[in-house]
Amino acid sequence: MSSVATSLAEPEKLRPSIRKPHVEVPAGYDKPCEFIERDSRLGSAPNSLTFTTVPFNASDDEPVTECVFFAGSKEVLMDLPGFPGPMMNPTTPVFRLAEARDKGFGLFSTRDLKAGQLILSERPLLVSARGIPVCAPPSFILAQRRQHTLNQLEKAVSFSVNHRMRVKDRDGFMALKNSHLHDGSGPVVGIMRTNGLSLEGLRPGVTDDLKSYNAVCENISRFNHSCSPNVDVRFDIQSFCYQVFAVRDIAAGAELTYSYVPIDRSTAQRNESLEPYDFVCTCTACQDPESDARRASLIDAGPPDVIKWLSSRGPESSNSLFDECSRQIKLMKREGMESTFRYLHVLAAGFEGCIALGDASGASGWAAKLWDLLWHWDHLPRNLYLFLDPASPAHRQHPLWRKRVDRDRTGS
Ligand SMILES: C[S@@+](CC[C@H](N)C(=O)[O-])C[C@H]1O[C@@H](n2cnc3c(N)ncnc32)[C@H](O)[C@@H]1O
Repeated sequence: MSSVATSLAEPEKLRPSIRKPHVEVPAGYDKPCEFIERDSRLGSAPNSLTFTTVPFNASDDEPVTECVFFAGSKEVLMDLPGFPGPMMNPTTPVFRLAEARDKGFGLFSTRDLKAGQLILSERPLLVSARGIPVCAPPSFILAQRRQHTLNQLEKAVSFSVNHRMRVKDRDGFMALKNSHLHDGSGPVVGIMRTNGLSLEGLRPGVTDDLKSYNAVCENISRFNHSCSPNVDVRFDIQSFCYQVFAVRDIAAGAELTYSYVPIDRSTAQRNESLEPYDFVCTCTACQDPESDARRASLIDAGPPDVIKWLSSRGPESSNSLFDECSRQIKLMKREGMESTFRYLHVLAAGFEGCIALGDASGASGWAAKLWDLLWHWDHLPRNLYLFLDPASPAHRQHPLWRKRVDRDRTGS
């Protein structure tokens, strides 16, 4: 499919809220977008939104993504050697779509799943800028600027959905939930804002989350939220797919959930962040009056400090690191927080502690736990797999090897 470009100025910020009513925008500023057909082999048009289909030369039976890109993003993909790489998927599906009572639809496991197991990979239906640059006269009040931006965004994204997307994909997209029915969002932007996953890394040098992209998927966008999620989602740029993994063992038939908001905050804070999705969370953590105190105690304690522990003295303090790791792991498992970086930090502390004690088999045990949760992450320590075998020389070559034992022995 060809690429299309339309010209731009600076983007308006669109903080999500469903409580902002539609505002009338004076006529005359609603400039029709002009879409210029471009050869799909060409990169972005300067100062323009680029409408393109990824992969750039997909066959008819290959999943594709319609993209509304800022200049530069298409080049990020064009510059990836071997792009797109193959999609990974379980040989038979391990989830199904079904009604999830008052939540609408949701996804459910069809078999027992192990922590770290791949549940699905999916190329998004749409990847779009979440706010686009518009020109508005100084006479516009803030609400009018916001509405004008939403109107222009609707035009751009619906061009992608209604005129470029494959019919089957468009049907899947338009069947998704829309919780932005009364905030000035058009129907396509409403669906995008309800179902969009944040997609970073396609705009070199841009760190502002609001200037990243929104990605909408046919299946992954059906995951309901939980503050104790049992899956995690990551984007694999090489295959241009989201990948979903179990973060703990999951029983057949259980609902698969991920978290729409950071889960190490209080119940009230989490529910405030969930406001754009138009529901109040009633998950186990939100209903447990003790949950906030448990989560707060983890935040207050911070992850176990291996460096501090290394400089402490005496055999009696040897166990203090592992006691703290066990305490925090117990709390996090109780709270269902295995998807957090905090949980990975604790596993890493246990691993390093064993290395510092010269305990290769203990270190391998922690490495295996980390491996389950990390093997799909880009920032996985490249050599972690070497530590899975207690007999591997990697343990002895680790810079912390026996550091704590030697300190206790020599007193230095
Ligand atoms: C991304 S969609 C998830 C799939 C959606 N349930 C469906 O039927 O397509 C987000 C919407 O699902 C519903 N939802 C998600 N998690 C929920 C939860 N924990 N409790 C109630 N509703 C939830 C809300 O209506 C929310 O706006």
